[in-house]
Amino acid sequence: MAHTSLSGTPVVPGLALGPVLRARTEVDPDAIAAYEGPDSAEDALAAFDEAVTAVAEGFGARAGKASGAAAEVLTASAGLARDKGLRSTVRKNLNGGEPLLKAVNESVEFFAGLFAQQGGLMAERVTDLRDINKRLVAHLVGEPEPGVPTPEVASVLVAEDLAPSDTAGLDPELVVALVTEKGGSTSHTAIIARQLGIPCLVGVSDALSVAPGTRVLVDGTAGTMEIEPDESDAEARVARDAEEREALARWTGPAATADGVPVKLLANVADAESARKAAEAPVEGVGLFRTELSFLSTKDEPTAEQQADVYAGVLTPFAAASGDEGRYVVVRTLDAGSDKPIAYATKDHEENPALGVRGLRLSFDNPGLLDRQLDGIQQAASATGVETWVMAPMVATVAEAQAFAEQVRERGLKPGVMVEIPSAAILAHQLLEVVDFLSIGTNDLTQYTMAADRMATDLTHLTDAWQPAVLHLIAITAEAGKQAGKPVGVCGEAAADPLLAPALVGMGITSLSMATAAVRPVGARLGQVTMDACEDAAEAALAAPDPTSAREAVRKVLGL
Ligand SMILES: C=C(OP(=O)(O)O)C(=O)O
Repeated sequence: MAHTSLSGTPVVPGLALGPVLRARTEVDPDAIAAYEGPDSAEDALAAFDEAVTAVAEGFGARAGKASGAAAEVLTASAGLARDKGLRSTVRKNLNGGEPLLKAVNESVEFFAGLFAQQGGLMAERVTDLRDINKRLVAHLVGEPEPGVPTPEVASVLVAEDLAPSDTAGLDPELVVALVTEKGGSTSHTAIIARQLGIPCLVGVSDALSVAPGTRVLVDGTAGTMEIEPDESDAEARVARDAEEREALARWTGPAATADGVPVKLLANVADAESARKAAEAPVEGVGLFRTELSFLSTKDEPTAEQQADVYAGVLTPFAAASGDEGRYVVVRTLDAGSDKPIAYATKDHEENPALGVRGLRLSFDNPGLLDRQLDGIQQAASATGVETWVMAPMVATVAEAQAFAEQVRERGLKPGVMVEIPSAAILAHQLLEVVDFLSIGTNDLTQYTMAADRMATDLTHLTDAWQPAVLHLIAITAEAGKQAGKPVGVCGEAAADPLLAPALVGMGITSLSMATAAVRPVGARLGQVTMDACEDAAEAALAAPDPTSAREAVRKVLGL
């Protein structure tokens, strides 16, 4: 073995030790070669239908045993397997004389091509489709479905990439860490690992060169996988880490540095259900309500009144807790387009949708869209009495920010904009002359700064918010906030990183908004470090030439 340690992008912190476990990714090729299939197209379609039922029921059964994101992923896969479009393409291919396995493969590839062309979230579904294909083939040829075998001892699952159905429903007692060669920080693997609370690395090239059964130590903070580490040293490190993680889970807030500088910790929510959960966590409000997620499958634009009902569902849990002074909810207007197509808003057939008419830009030739949404937000705010801030996504110029701010102020609400395009970071001080707050969307800011699709599985070294160029843009924005005396938050995935959080606070960031599950580790970490140490961490991160040395430098400064 050439390496003693491999590295990649850390997505879920924590240490775990165990033997490498490999997912069974392929169906036995001999069984496929020996398969003859039914003679008539009619019988072949019946065999296909039977396989679909078996695969979908398999997903459904596992969804029944899982919860949260895992259950959603499995239910979505069951729906995709039963897709009518897929069936009719298979039928067409069979009627055209193709043998069954070829008809299924070609139909799946046809849809995979369509999804890949759409990019973003749709492209992520290509993995799901191919996973479904393998499972269908396994049923047809009478082989077991591919997937993760149940290990006998706690193991580290290593794979090229994992299908959602592989990761959903994993038992965290038996699979103690996830390592993939591909997959970004927003991949299914990362989302499920976060939910299970198990350390996870993505983008570890050569991970598959480590033989199954080899003992490895995964460090989800440093981003390393040590091969055959010293056992007693590794065990002691894992035990210490487990104690620290337990202490983190007991953190109750509100957040402040060790010397008492307050930092607002807020939640990112998608709907009333996630808002209810967030309101029970130690957060001081919502820093990002992604309104577009409520309308992903809505065909016609909802009226302002219908929208008000949806928004009130998210605001209400924070009204119930209104005794907690200073709680507020930041509603983001529709960030439709690109990876989040909304039937009634998004432009079709754009050459390059990530750089196209998305977010606030949709209102340029359809101003009523924004008007009606702002009316709905205003109605929900006044019905619930919750302090409501409103921000626009994809703002590139000061004029855009100014026009937006006027419309929000007319409705008695507090206006802000997201900083996710480098131009907005560079002009942060001018933006703050026209709006009341800024919120940095590090996911898109990284994508646009590094010119790297945030979903691209081969570019994870670039789609990393620790890239020095991204950190510098965050620092420029935070500094503008300090000078203007106005709040500047971070609401992208970077806010959920307990190592980066102190550096962000040291730059002058005043709030961090994240998935509710990430709040305690971040809050606890901030409580362990002084503001001086945060400032030193910021300086060290900004001076580093690349993400790996930036992480190392911050760890050193913070004594971690
Ligand atoms: C928070 C962000 O927005 P999105 O919903 O696109 O992830 C971001 O880009 O960091």
